[in-house]
Amino acid sequence: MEPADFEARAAELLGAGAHGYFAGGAGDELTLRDNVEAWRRIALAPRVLVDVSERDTSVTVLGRRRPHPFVVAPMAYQRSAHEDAEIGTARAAAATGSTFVLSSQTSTDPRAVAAAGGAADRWMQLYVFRDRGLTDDLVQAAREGSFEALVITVDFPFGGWRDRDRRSGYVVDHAPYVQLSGTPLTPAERHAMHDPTLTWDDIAGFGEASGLPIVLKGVLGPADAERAVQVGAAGIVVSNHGGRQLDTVLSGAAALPAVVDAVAGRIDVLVDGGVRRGWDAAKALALGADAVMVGRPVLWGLACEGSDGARRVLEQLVTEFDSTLGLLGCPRAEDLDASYVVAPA
Ligand SMILES: Cc1cc2nc3c(=O)[nH]c(=O)nc-3n(C[C@H](O)[C@H](O)[C@H](O)COP(=O)(O)O)c2cc1C
Ligand SMILES: CCCCC(=O)C(=O)O
Repeated sequence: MEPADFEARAAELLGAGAHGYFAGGAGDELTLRDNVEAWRRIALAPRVLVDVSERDTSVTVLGRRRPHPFVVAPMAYQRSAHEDAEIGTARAAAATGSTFVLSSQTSTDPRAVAAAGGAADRWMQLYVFRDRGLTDDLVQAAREGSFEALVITVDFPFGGWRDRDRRSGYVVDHAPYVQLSGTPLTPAERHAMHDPTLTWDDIAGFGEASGLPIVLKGVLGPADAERAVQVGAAGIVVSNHGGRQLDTVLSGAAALPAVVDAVAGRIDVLVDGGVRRGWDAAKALALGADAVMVGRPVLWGLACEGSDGARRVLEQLVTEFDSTLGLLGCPRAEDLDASYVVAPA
């Protein structure tokens, strides 16, 4: 099976509830679809007669050189996709030099993920729960497990209006690491764990408590990007949460240029949502992103072939990205700029 076939095959392999949870978005799923389409609408503008015999796909994010710009997005409940779960995905990331982000809603103890991942790059995604004991434990696990950064997700005061989950009532079919009651959680219970009182005033405290750089995930506008700089974040992820929170919000691709302008190089900018091909990542970097997160494609690989499938998805993205640099006449990823893309009129 080719990685391109994983999405359709995962739909057959997974139960309807789990598949709807993984694949679905908020409302009419307009933003979910637009996330993919927005990258496709941006045209690449190549240069010719450039020596592209050697290419350099590496980028610098949070002060560290990384072999390519792909970061595995935090995704909850990976055991519902495959028994390899988060350890499988973390190993796939390590094998491909991708930074791995562990969801707060992990199915696997973060300390076990850290032990399995060895020296590979990993970040901890933090949800601030009403239960601060759970939240503090995740921060502690991040410190103990050599996680390099805390990715605080800021677009989830509570869960979005997700028709697929409302219809299926999907109850996660394993015990996630954080849970309130020891019993499986319905969508409404899961969504209500989050602390909707979280504000900008709370962010710096997490940096102090953890001693880790903070990345704010879920920023879509320049004013919030400026505030992220002011509260001391080391980076932001321009993201609409894979179209899962508020339907009809703008795509990461559309939001990126204004955010990059506002940030003006002071902190790192990542983007996610709908990145499906290596050339999508090249477009993101051309528009000023330092790296991209990839979500569902990795899950489909995991669902079909466990850790190997997730690794094959990442390998293909990296290969496509490398080939894009060559065919675009821009052999160094860090030289990508707006002259290599034409945005839709
Ligand atoms: C099944 C699923 C679970 C997710 N869980 C989390 C999560 O726990 N924390 C988080 O910050 N984002 C979560 N996200 C959002 C992703 O990190 C990411 O923003 C999004 O999936 C990127 O879009 P893509 O799937 O189109 O690549 C989840 C996304 C999916 C599809
Ligand atoms: C309450 C589950 C949080 C996981 C998540 O972020 C998502 O499903 O989008």
